[in-house]
Amino acid sequence: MEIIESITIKGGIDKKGMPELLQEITVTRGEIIGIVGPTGSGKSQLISDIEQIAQKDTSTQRKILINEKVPGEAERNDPRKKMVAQLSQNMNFFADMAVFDFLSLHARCRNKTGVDIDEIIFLANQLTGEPIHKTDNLTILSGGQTRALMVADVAVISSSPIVLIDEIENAGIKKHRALELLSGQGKIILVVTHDPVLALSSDKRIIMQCGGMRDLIESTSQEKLVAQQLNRIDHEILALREKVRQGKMIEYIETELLGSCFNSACYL
Ligand SMILES: Nc1ncnc2c1ncn2[C@@H]1O[C@H](COP(=O)(O)OP(=O)(O)OP(=O)(O)O)[C@@H](O)[C@H]1O
Repeated sequence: MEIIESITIKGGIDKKGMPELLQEITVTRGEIIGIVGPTGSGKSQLISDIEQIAQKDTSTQRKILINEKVPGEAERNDPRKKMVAQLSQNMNFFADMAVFDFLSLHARCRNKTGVDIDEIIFLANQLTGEPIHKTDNLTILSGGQTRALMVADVAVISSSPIVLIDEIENAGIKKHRALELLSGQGKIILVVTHDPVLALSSDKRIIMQCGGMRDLIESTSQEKLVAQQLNRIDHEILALREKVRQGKMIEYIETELLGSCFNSACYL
């Protein structure tokens, strides 16, 4: 398969039939692009246009180019050439098999020889507070474990160069680390989010309004700093959530951490 260096979204029309204010955006390998905007502003529709590699054949009339060219029929429709992987917090595994067996089977299906399955489970365990064991059955995994395993699976086994993520904020995983893991594999990542940790961690964010792409904002270094601080708070909440789930009592909270975050945020 040709290496995908970039995807280009050519703007179409918004919900009122007016041309989109942002008429073109190109995303390159390793870049993380956030998609933000109020409810109903067209975030999921944009993801859907990319997933379908729309060619002015959806309600938005957008056109998606791959490596600056119109992709052929095979690229759009052949499941073996699947260019786009999608992750959302509602996805679940339905196969009744052990984690190790599933990952081995998926690697074989994707013709990935020499993949270290234990390494994938290790990566997934970096994203979730509850350890995943290779003998665990997929159907007994919690929501957080499921999403963590999907991210590691997409990062290492799936050869799809474009990853679309639709609202994983409540997935119960280390979201920031998940993005790092995916972008580190040279994938193009577009993430729909209402969550400032994810929005400010992205390189740029598309602002949606009334079904159209309104603007493209590049994250500033100050915003990246805020994202790091929010990320630390996020990890703290994840750890607390885990303790509560395990029936433990909470004796203290890292107030110093939270205090320093809020204080330095005041300077901005
Ligand atoms: N440019 C457009 N032209 C026509 N219909 C559109 C356009 N953009 C979005 N829509 C439609 O508007 C509705 C809301 O869009 P969408 O679900 O993408 O919003 P959203 O921002 O993801 O909302 P939420 O945050 O609630 O998930 C959908 O039915 C979608 O198909």
